[in-house]
Amino acid sequence: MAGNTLGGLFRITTWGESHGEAVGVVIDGAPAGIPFTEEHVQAWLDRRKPGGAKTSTSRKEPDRARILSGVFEGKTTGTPVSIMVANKDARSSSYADIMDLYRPGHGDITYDAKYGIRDYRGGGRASARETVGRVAAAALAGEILAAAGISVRAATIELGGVRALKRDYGTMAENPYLCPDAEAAEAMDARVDEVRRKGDSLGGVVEIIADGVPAGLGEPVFEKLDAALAGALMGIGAVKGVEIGDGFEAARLTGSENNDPITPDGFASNHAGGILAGISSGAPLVMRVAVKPIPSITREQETINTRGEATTIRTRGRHDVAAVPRVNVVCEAMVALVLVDHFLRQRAVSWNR
Ligand SMILES: Cc1cc2nc3c(=O)[nH]c(=O)nc-3n(C[C@H](O)[C@H](O)[C@H](O)COP(=O)(O)O)c2cc1C
Ligand SMILES: C=C(O[C@@H]1CC(C(=O)O)=C[C@@H](OP(=O)(O)O)[C@H]1O)C(=O)O
Repeated sequence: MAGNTLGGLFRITTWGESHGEAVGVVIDGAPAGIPFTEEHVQAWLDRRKPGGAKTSTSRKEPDRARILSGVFEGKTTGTPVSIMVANKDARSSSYADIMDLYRPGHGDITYDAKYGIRDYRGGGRASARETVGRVAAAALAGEILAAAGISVRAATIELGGVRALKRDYGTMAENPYLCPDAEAAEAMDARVDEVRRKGDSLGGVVEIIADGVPAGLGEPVFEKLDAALAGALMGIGAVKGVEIGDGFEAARLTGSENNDPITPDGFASNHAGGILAGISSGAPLVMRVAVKPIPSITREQETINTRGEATTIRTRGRHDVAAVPRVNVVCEAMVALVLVDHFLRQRAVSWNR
């Protein structure tokens, strides 16, 4: 496998580069008869596209979805669904002055090491522009999950070291950072201003919760649900850490503190984050991802050119100051794609569920 594919039964392959003609996805294995239109895709893409919070890149992409195959009269036909989004505002000339320099923190140097050839215009496949395809596919996954009563949501719980202390999910959409703590969102805004003025960037933490996940999803042993989710989330650019449930904090607890007591009414707590032995327990799935600061910054940094000579770089172009909160819907997408795959697999595994 060339690494552009995710999933077993519900399988996606994304394609395209940030400064190529278009980006998109082919979805294979979606059941026939699911109501699905370009409007469904657009609702997801609009949450990912540049704009919104002041952390966002100023690149202006309308991100209009076109479904090219696999849908007839508003329903999936069971054949591959192909979705395309044209790149409209690449402006490749802004990369001309750094074409033979490696940006610290980005994939320029490793792509060259691997392939020996690199399209220097934009981030190529390593650009978050590629996530258009994943998010478009999640629109279809989301329709299947919604019909099964499963929902996924992501919240910004930390940005630039500012932590959300509250989880008022009702207020989340009222601030551009998608933070469930209005006071923290204001502090995040001030932190973004401060760092942006210095030509620098920020990282953050996103919490993802999946509700309504039935017990029984996940495959022994290498495709444990937690392994699949961690792999999918780690597959997002700039994600450097994934936690399930209490994650690293669990290592500091005793067994009696960490075990979730089982009662006739269900689990009394959820330190496990909804997964036991790689199989969903019926409790909500709780995940957190650590997102590193955006590598392309205007501050001067040490680097080398493609001949290995020492030099310095300032990356101009149009870049996000933080991947948060645009990455939030990408996290939701990755979780939805893993869940729909395991949901469909489970229907083949057990007649009893
Ligand atoms: C939503 C999102 C937006 C991003 N925007 C930018 C950006 O504008 N400029 C940039 O240099 N990196 C950006 N990144 C990060 C790079 O894509 C990422 O750092 C790069 O692919 C290298 O991969 P790694 O950080 O996983 O090692 C973004 C990532 C995400 C998820
Ligand atoms: C255009 C988008 O974000 C881009 C993500 C990105 C990166 O390196 O990840 C770098 C910038 O684009 P380029 O590839 O032109 O350098 C961002 O503008 C998008 O997400 O749609």
